[in-house]
Amino acid sequence: MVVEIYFIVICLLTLSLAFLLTKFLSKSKIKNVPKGSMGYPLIGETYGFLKALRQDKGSEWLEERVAKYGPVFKTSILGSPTVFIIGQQGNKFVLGSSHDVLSSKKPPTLQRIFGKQSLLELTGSRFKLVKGEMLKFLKPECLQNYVEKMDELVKTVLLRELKENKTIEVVRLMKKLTYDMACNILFDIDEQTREVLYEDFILAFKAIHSLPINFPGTSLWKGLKARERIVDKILPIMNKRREELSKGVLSSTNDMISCLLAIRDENNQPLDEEMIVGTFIFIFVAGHDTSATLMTLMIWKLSRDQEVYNNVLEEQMEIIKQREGNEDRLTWGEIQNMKYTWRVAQELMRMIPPLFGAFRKTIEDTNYEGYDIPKGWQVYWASCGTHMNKDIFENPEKFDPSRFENRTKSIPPFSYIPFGAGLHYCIGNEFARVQTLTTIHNFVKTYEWSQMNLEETITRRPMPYPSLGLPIKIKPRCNMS
Ligand code: HEM
Repeated sequence: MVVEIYFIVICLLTLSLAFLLTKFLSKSKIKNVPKGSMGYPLIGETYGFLKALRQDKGSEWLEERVAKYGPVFKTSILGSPTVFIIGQQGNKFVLGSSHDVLSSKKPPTLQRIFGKQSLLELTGSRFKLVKGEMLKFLKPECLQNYVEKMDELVKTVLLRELKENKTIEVVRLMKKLTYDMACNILFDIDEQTREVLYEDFILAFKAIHSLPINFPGTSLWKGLKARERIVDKILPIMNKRREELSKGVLSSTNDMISCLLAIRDENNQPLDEEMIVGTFIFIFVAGHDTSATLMTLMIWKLSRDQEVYNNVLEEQMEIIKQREGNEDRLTWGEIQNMKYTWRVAQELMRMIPPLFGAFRKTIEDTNYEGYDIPKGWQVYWASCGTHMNKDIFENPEKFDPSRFENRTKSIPPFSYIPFGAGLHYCIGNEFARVQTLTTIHNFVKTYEWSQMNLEETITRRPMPYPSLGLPIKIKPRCNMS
């Protein structure tokens, strides 16, 4: 008898639950979630996606799914349901949406390394205030003043390499160069502190792309320890600059730390110390691997494409020839004249964008083109969806820098997006251009070189680098004194 009563109660409970669920779903606005496969439990399609990126076949991975499900499809990546939105209109929606619709979503390791507060965590007017002030520091009018310093730095490093080595690993060299440029030009950090912090920054960079496991000995654990040491070193520098700013000995345009320290909100309050430290580390990370990737890819391309190499060499030598007097000093005007060299960089970023794409997260249930995307889901934009689209870039597989030369048919908005677009558009794009052109100018001027492994392919982990670090043999250019 008791068993029968239990059975009836369970049946009634199950029925009422089913009734409530049906009622809830029929009321829910989530009716038309995009098609797609969620892959295996927990891991979803993460492994396949990362494997494709490693083999530099990310765009094929996407194309396969677009062909099957259309340009808006669902999957599961890094443990979260994700909608990929591909194409120009999709880019416009993802990159152009406000923080009320889509928020920035970065891997948890990134947040641990930046700290609880950074530009990454800001929204609304505060985000605009901080980003706007940092942008002032990176606008072309300001960058003009750094060309000489940057040129000196690159020259010194390249000549030292030439003195000490017959072979160099380009990836290592470019990573160190972009680090030195950030320390020297963006943050005005002295050489001694810069060298002490280098190993710690390497550990912090590594932790960002590691598994989110904080256990003694793991990459994240080492990265967090390195972060503590970076903060210990940076706090006294911040205190000194704060004092100098208040005395008027230093101005907010001296460097990015001073710029962040000088910001005042609508109540005339400065930013929290944690926010300044977090943003400082964020800028280092955002501007490090991205620029180093582009500079490496330039050398990789020049090593294996004689025609492109000859054209770049000709442009750079012409710039040197046009210089008045014996001055061996790069100028802002000369940087503006490196038009072909920059088109090569633009074309490389079209075919191999340093950032494959990025995540956002829905704040509310959202609708795009008739598809429902539930609250809390990840949304991913990918540049190859438009960069390799034949309707936007004719013959997209062909390396053709002339696409960026006086285009009669201009590139539609949200189609060429190596630096992103919209709210989170890269603030370092001009800085990256000056860095890249200064480096390539000095590289071709200083060295003759040959690639040691012609078979070396590009692998994305997650940045696209030559798989062996691009070792090259170098010797001084014949006409160097
Ligand atoms: C070739 C070099 C670079 C490439 C390809 C690149 C690419 C990008 C992309 C695609 C985004 C947008 C990410 C998103 O939408 O989620 C971005 C954002 C950003 N970049 Fe760059 N970047 C480069 C260099 C730099 C440099 C040198 C700096 C610093 C000086 C920098 C600082 C930033 C910052 C702070 C953001 C975040 C802006 C925001 O969230 O509003 N980048 N970058």
